[in-house]
Parts: sequence; structure tokens; C-alpha cells
Amino acid sequence: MSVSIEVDGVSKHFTMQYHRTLKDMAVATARRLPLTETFKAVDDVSFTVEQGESIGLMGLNGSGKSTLLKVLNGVMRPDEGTVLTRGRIAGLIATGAGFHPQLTGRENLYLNGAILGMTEKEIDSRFDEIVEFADIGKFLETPVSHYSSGMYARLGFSIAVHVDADIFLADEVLAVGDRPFKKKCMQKMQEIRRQGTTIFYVSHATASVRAMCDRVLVLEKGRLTFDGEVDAGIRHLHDDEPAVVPGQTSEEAVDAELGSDV
Ligand SMILES: Nc1ncnc2c1ncn2[C@@H]1O[C@H](COP(=O)(O)OP(=O)(O)OP(=O)(O)O)[C@@H](O)[C@H]1O
Repeated sequence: MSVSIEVDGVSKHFTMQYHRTLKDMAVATARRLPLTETFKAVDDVSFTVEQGESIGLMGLNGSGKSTLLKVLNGVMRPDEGTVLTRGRIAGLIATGAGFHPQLTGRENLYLNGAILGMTEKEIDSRFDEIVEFADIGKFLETPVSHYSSGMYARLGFSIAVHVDADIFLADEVLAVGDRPFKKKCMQKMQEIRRQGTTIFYVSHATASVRAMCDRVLVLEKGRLTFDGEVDAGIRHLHDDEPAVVPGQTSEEAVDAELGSDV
């Protein structure tokens, strides 16, 4: 197997502004209060992923998962450390990121496909498949500013998942969208997983992580506190969560989860 992603000592700092107006800042300065605070959203994280591995990236809100994904796909540069990736990366990091609100679904499909590295010919050849998967029907010629958030997610996911990528990054793709669409997304991700694509799947939904992933990484306040087997990773994160419901198959567990707000 060949290495797909190598992350070595990566940190990303952000600065929090405590005061919004000049007056607030003047008052804070007079009182010798701090004006800003810098913190590490990702803190000295290292791991290696082999081509074809499917990784569940888990952690509580604000633990740095999205930031790490942005660093992996090059949207953000790390402040420290290095990231090496092999091959083409596609993914859905923020729903509708890269969509232009005044352009139609069709136009955005071409724009977004190009941003994800597809040639015009590639997009032409996959156009029908992408539209069919997104199932946005007659809204294809409507500006995306008129789309519902679910429709945005459908089109965004559909484009990303139809890129012939070596690495697929999926940030809470199942958080938006209705149950049939979530189910379709899971099936599609399983399909690209079988094709040997490396998958990075950010989710709070444990049954879908169990069904989708070979390995789990857990972030806590930016630090990688677990890297290993899926069930152990989930236990590490949710000490309090009951294990798999007795008698329930993994498929039934995913199904139950898709029905709830994942
Ligand atoms: N552009 C930014 N500027 C400043 N702070 C940021 C920025 N992006 C993220 N943060 C902060 O970095 C921390 C990590 O955020 P991140 O979105 O990576 O967390 P997450 O694990 O993906 O959370 P969630 O599960 O809620 O999606 C949070 O405290 C967040 O407020």
C-alpha cells in the first residue's frame, strides 16, 4: 500500500477578538484587559493514512475537525508542521462552498467541478449522473440563491462525489438533507470506498462511522488523543454511550441514525 496522507506536527492558530468596537477596545486598553487571544485550533497533530483507508474524524464541537480538513485539502495553510497528500482531493467541506449565489445550478456545477479539478470534458461526461444523483429536477436552471439548504447540499455532495478523486473529504455531509438523500450519500461513499479512495469522514453519528470507517481519529481541543480501531475510538469519545444495541445489525443502527438528526 502507498501513503495517501502524511501529517507531521501540524498546528493551526486562530486569534479571537474580544472587542468589536473602537470604544470597547479603548476601554479594555485603559483597564489593561487583553484585546485578543491566540489559541491552537489544531495542536501538533501527526498521523499517516494509507491509500484506501477510511478514517472517521471525531470530536466534540469546536475540537478542530473542520480546521484539520481545511488544512488537508489546502484551503488553509498550517502555521507549523507539514501536510503531504498524494493524488487528487475532492470533498465537501462546507456545504455550498464555492457556489456563486447568482449562478444557476448548471453553471455552479461547471464552476464547482472546475474548482475540484475536473476538466470541462470530464464534467460533460458526468453531467447527467451528477444531476440525477442531486435530484434537483427543474431547479437546475434556477440561481442557487433560491435553493433550500438541502438542495445546496445535494448539488454540492453530488459534484464532489463524482470527481475521480484519490482522497475524499466529507465534513458532516449527512447533517443536511432528508433521510432518503442521507441514505444515498452513505451508499455512494461506500461505493467510492470500495474503489480504493481514501476517505476522511467527519461525523458525530457513531453508527455511520462504524459502517463507513476502518479507523478513527479523535480530536480534543485540537490535540489528537486517539488514533486506532473504530469501536475503541468511539468509546474513547463517548464513555457514556451504550455500545451497539443488542440484536441490532450495523445496517439497522445506521438506518435508525439516519432517521434521527445526525
Ligand atoms: N476562521 C476562524 N477564525 C477564528 N477561529 C476559528 C476559525 N475557524 C474555526 N475557529 C475556531 O477554531 C476552533 C475549532 O473549530 P472547528 O470548526 O475546526 O471545530 P469542529 O471540530 O469542526 O467543530 P464542529 O463539530 O462544531 O463542526 C473553534 O473554537 C472555532 O471557533
